[in-house]
Amino acid sequence: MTTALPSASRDVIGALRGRLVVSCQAREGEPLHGPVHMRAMALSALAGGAAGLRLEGPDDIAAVRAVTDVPVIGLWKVGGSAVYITPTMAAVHAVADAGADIVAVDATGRARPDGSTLADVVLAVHESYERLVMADVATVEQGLAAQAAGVDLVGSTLSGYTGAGPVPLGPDLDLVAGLAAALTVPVVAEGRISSPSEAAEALRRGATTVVVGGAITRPASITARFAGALDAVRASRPGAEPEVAR
Ligand SMILES: CC(=O)N[C@H](C=O)[C@@H](O)[C@H](O)[C@H](O)COP(=O)(O)O
Repeated sequence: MTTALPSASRDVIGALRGRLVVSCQAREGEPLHGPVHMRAMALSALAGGAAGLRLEGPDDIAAVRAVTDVPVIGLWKVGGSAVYITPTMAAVHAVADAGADIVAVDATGRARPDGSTLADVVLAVHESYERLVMADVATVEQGLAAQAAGVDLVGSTLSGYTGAGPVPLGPDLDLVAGLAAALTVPVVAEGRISSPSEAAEALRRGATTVVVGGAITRPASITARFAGALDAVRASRPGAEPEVAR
């Protein structure tokens, strides 16, 4: 069942321009997993001034769609492939049917498990739903290819997650600036933005909107940062006990 207002009737990108989107996601096995918790998290983010939400999975999207009309970027992490962000046409339809205004998909150019292309995604989302497509990329070249395929927004979401090396600590603001310089479609800064000053810098470097996830909505990781800071002080004290695994 489609519960969203059709995007065609309102200016979704205009509503996000220069403003914050909060990504509310909790994996299976995490204490906050599930639509009841994610709806509460989303409402908390809106109470704090978020202009939009990024939500994972049809259940969470539908639960939040039922309580707010703010723009929702939806995705579905499904399947066992390296391409896991809304990787099939079935997932695209499920996300749109659940009420997302913007359907986010992997747009790294890697093969989608069902053989569909980014152009197929764009056609389905535009023609069948009159909604928008966000391309999650890792490079400027991927952003240019996604723009050529007809997407409506391009995000830096997958920078640092497609290579063999470790995931960098900070956000890829150089990619944000590179995308903003190269593309005509709006650029979304997303991925490892962990402070208000980094979010503001992303905007200064050309992002149209900024998505922040874990730094706001993952209490376990936030707690670990604080606990780790105290651990470091304790470990530096003379006569400190060796750290035990927790
Ligand atoms: C790479 C990938 O799968 N990113 C996902 C995309 O939806 C989410 O796991 C991230 O939380 C989201 O992009 C926001 O980023 P951060 O939580 O770093 O602010």
